Amino acid sequence: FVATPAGAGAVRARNGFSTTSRDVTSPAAISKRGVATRRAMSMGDDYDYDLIIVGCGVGGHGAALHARSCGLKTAVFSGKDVGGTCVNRGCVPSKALLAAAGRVREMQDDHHLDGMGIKVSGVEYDRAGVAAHAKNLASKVKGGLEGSLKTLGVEVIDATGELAGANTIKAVETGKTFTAKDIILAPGSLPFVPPGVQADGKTVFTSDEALDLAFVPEYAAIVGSGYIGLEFSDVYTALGAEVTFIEALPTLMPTFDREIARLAERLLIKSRPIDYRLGVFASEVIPGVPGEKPVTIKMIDAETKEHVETIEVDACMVATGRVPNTKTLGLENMGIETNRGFVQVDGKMQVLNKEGGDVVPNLYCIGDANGKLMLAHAASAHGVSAVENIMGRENEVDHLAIPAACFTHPEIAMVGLTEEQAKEKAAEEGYELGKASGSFKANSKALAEGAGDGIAKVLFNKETEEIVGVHIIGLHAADLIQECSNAVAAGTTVRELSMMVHTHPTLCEVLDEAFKGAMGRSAH
Ligand SMILES: Cc1cc2nc3c(=O)[nH]c(=O)nc-3n(C[C@H](O)[C@H](O)[C@H](O)COP(=O)(O)OP(=O)(O)OC[C@H]3O[C@@H](n4cnc5c(N)ncnc54)[C@H](O)[C@@H]3O)c2cc1C
Ligand SMILES: NC(=O)c1ccc[n+]([C@@H]2O[C@H](COP(=O)([O-])OP(=O)(O)OC[C@H]3O[C@@H](n4cnc5c(N)ncnc54)[C@H](O)[C@@H]3O)[C@@H](O)[C@H]2O)c1
Repeated sequence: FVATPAGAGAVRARNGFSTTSRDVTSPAAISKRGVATRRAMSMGDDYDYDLIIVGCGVGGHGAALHARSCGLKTAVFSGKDVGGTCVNRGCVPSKALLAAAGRVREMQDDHHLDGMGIKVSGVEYDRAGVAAHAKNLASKVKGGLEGSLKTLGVEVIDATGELAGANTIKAVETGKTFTAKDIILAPGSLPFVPPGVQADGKTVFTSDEALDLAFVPEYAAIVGSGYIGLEFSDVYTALGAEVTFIEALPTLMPTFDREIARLAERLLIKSRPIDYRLGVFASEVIPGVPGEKPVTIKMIDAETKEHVETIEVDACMVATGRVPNTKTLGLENMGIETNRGFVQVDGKMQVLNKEGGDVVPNLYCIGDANGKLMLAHAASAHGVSAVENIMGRENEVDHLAIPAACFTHPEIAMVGLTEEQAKEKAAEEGYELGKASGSFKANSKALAEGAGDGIAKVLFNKETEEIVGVHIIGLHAADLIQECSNAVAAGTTVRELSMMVHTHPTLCEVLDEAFKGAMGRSAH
């Protein structure tokens, strides 16, 4: 982060968000400051709100909560979908399915359990029960979000918002307009369905429908081997399905660090009933009828476009990325041009009228819709950052410090550059790249859990000892990465990390081994 807070009571967090030194979150404090701020801000301005947010996913919700803690009179257009993708159709229900499926996989793994002296016979699951777990969790989390908005005094307008001019949002359903000094657009994204794929939502579907787990196909094709494809292959195979990946690029998991992807292929693909086709597009997908007619998938070579194969499966999940949900935002009413639908923003999340163009005053865009990084916590960080800028405290999100995780069993997590990107950067900038690893198979806690598969790899600049990237595959990698993400954000060097004490026996010691190894020391 580049945080340069200005104003009374503000303290500079080292490379982090600026915070204030007083309690800023109590409703009483908010309401008092709200009145004061509104008075200060409304001199000469006559708006309904200080801030209107369009979209109430994690981005919009995060922005709204931070805005209230800064005393802004805030309204959010929810589109009747509080929680958005993450809570209703994304992170939350998918992690519930992964948790349940992970238990099933573990309890079916006789070899693993035998090693711990445990015998389990006949593990069964109830598909409807697993599906209900995901649905109930999503609705519980959504309720929590709604409660927090109410408690903090955010006005929720249950309508679709459209830009109707500077400082003005129209409720599409009623035509009523609302004004605000600042506006944050947070409309999120939608699944991308490639041309030729006929998604009927039943046998050919995206994650939106897959999360309902209406049935577990015996044989499923998953188009796309990114985050969603990988996580669903983990769920489906644990619940008894066979999977074929169809990936357009020449490698599986093309966006992941190559070494980690190769290990992931061994742990998550080759040891399971999964096969794959690489370098091919699913050019035509025709839905079937469950139990009667199979789904037909035609594949063409990604380069020559020649037909290579046709397969028949019980279901086809389309996980080929997501597109910004910006078509109906009314951007054209303000002459704003997008790049393939992504709203262009500068580092402060301010909307630009076109790629490389001018800032549109008092208009911000956060989360999936700006295309910077399609992750829930990134959307929320964007929201907080935009509000900081609105408050006059200059702030930029450092995307290289934002961690990401894929919640397979075991998990994959990363922060910063892949080894391939890091090598390129080191060559460009003329420094030597350091690399050190820690192993789960040398870790007491991992071995106690019978989970010795995996590594943690730390990439660093040998001269400055700054961390350039960290990649982990192994038990609880998603939790382990946070230490590294904090280190990148705070500028902690690998030498400093190697001197910090890690609890024994914990999985954190896998990283301790890598940090110490980077300094030529042994952790054992
Ligand atoms: C299956 C799946 C699993 C995922 N798992 C993870 C994960 O584990 N970790 C992670 O970090 N990320 C995960 N993601 C990604 C994460 O869900 C998104 O990055 C995140 O939801 C983006 O937040 P957002 O606020 O930008 O948009 P969204 O969550 O999409 O919210 C936007 C909201 O705005 C509403 N809206 C749109 N237009 C308007 C309008 N004109 N007026 C009013 N409302 C409007 C939408 O209906 C929606 O409610 C996952 C995504 C999927 C699909
Ligand atoms: N755990 C998490 O953080 C998590 C989980 C799920 C989703 N997400 C987010 O949601 C977004 C969408 O996830 P996703 O997995 O759909 O996208 P993705 O971009 O991660 O992967 C899409 C994959 O589909 C392939 N592809 C694209 N078009 C194709 C075609 N026509 N035929 C065959 N293959 C094709 C791409 O090469 C790529 O490998 C991601 O940006 C991700 O950040 C995050």
